[in-house]
Amino acid sequence: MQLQQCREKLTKIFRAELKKRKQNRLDGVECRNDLMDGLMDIKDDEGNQLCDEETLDNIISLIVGGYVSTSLALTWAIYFIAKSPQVFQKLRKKHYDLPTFHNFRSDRPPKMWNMKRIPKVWQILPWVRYIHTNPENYENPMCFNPNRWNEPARPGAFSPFGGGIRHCPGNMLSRQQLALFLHHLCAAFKWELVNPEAEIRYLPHPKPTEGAEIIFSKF
Ligand code: HEM
Repeated sequence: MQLQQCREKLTKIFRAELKKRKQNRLDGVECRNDLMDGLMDIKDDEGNQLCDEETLDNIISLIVGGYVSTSLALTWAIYFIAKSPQVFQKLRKKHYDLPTFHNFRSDRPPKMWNMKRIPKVWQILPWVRYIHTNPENYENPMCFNPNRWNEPARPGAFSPFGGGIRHCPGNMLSRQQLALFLHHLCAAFKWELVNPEAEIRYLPHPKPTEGAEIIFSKF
């Protein structure tokens, strides 16, 4: 119910903006060239364009897909860095070239799981956590060890953004956001967990059960 209300609230905001943009176009006001303008302009091979509902749905799915995922990834990164002083010191000392969109664009897409023929009637649920926590893929998989990424993961053993044609379209954006945020956070702040032993609640997304209350202080 709350979700439905949030959706309606968001749709109302973007519907008003869409109406304004359409009027701006009629009045010859310059486009902003952002996501909404892009969706308003997009055409398929036959020249068909998105209707208003499709434009709004696309914007809302990007907001929904991009909000909890990146914020939770950040929560866990901050949580585990707080518990690993040596990782924190390494992040502060090491000089990194800050990622740019261009750096990430040049990354190769991940190689997906091996192709297998699946009977038509089967329903498939890929269990990505199993792949990521399988000791056959990673030594001591439950240990927070960023050094393991000094070597690329085995093909098919790392799929946080899914794969194939439904591969997460926000993956480059979120990786850039995470890297920039963590870089600036480590450079300027130190932090301490209020409840370092919080249990994990896995569904619908893995979260610390008690939240992750943290005290930040400036260097
Ligand atoms: C750490 C951050 C993120 C993670 C771990 C993540 C993970 C995923 C995964 C596993 C999928 C399903 C892929 C599949 O079905 O194979 C997905 C889909 C999707 N993600 Fe992300 N995502 C993240 C950030 C974002 C961001 C920032 C956006 C948008 C700005 C976004 C938008 C979407 C959308 C729209 C889909 C559906 C794609 C489709 O069905 O074609 N995600 N994401």
